[in-house]
Amino acid sequence: MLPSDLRACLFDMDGVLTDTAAVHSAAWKQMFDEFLRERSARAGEPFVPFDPDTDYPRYVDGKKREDGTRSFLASRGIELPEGSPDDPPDAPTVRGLGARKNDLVLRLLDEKGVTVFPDAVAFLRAVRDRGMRTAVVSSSANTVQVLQVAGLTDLFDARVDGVTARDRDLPGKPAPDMFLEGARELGVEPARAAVFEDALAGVAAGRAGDFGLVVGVDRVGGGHGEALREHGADIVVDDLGELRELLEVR
Ligand SMILES: O=P(O)(O)OC[C@H]1O[C@@H](O)[C@H](O)[C@@H](O)[C@@H]1O
Repeated sequence: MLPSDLRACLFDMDGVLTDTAAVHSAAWKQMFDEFLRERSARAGEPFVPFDPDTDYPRYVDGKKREDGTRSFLASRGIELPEGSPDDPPDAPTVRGLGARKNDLVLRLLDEKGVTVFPDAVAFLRAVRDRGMRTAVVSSSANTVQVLQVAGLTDLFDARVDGVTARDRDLPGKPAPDMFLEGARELGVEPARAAVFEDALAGVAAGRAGDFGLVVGVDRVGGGHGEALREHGADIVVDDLGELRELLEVR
């Protein structure tokens, strides 16, 4: 499969199109640290904080909110009841912790706004000018709002996000289902679509879906590019502009 056979591009959002991965990471840290601190005080055990450099990419990044919550808790040997989707932020459940984290994300987005990566917008416009179809495939249930604030909504022919996944009962990344749904909505075979991802769970999803090209986007450095390759990226770039020639996009 040559890149010139590609007909569509499927983009993750947080950390690929918008500088919101850092917002999520900060919110996860604050929520988990509060939870862990209380728990260790009660048990009389040492408090080991959430590490944004290792815990975030390994257990949380790119996954649906409840999957990330469960996955990090499991790494600490903690199992909480699932709870229900409308659990309040103080409920000691997976859904309650997720609600607590989401309140923090919304507050941070409100305070800081959303920064768009200029290389991503230029690349999106270039592939669309070339006639390629585009979709955003994000685990975030806040995708619609973030795209709107960022002014990116009109650059996509399809959207599969945390809300879609919930409504259609799609397993989250690293399962390939959300990307496969995006390709299906665009009417393009996975082999003729490229996936753009900054998360380990995301490149693994692209690989599991047998997409024509899986592009790892490394905006953080420090060995993340190597990890993206190990989890399934065909190539890794730190700026989407590097790809314009490869994809014959002028
Ligand atoms: O909590 P939300 O907005 O539904 O987002 C879920 C996840 O969405 C992903 O895009 C992010 O990489 C994760 O960090 C985030 O936790």
